[in-house]
Amino acid sequence: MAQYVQPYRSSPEDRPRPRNVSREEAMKLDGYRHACHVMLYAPTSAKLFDRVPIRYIVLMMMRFDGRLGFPGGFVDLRDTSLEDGLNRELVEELGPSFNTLKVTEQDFRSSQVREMPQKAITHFYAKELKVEQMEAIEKEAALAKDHGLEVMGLVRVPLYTLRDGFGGLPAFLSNNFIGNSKSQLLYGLRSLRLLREDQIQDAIWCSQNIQY
Ligand SMILES: O=c1[nH]cnc2c1ncn2[C@@H]1O[C@H](COP(=O)(O)OP(=O)(O)O)[C@@H](O)[C@H]1O
Repeated sequence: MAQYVQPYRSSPEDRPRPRNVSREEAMKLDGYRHACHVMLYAPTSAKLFDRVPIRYIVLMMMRFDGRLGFPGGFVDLRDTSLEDGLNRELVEELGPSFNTLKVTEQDFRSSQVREMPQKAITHFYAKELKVEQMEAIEKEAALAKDHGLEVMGLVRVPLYTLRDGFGGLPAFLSNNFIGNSKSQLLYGLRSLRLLREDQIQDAIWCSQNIQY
């Protein structure tokens, strides 16, 4: 009689964590796929309810699989560079602005290697825009090739925490994120000093300990 074997399901804590590598090291590794994603951000003086500073518009997207992530995708290094491949993905996901408004090597921030579910290296970029450029991208994205297919819509990340202690960034962080995009978001906010370290730590703590 065939025996039922309980499938092995590792808990998130058991799974090997992605590790940071330099861009040079990442480019020398064999047998890994490369994916590039970008955090677009723009400083703003706008205030929510005329009182809560928005500070920065930071763009993520709702993906086809119901998870949040950054615009971008896999890049085939046999026929393109990291940045050309990324810009090509951005044209499909966000629209033709990225034929001219290109993400460049100067916008590169970090690379991480992961072994599961498949061997891949994720390269993270961040690019500062002006509010008007950001608004133009948001309008254009509804007409982009992938809109309503791979991209369900763009979302702005709330960087504030409301008086209830959960609304805003903590609630946003309790969403489901693809791959290491949540750690990329926190790394971006931290390294670009869009938020202070204590604000980031508070938001992470509240996202894990408070639910409304
Ligand atoms: O925002 C992100 N940050 C980091 N990794 C991501 C992000 N979005 C997707 N990924 C990972 O990158 C790889 C490429 O996925 P994606 O859906 O972006 O590209 P594709 O459209 O070329 O398939 C997948 O392994 C996915 O888990």
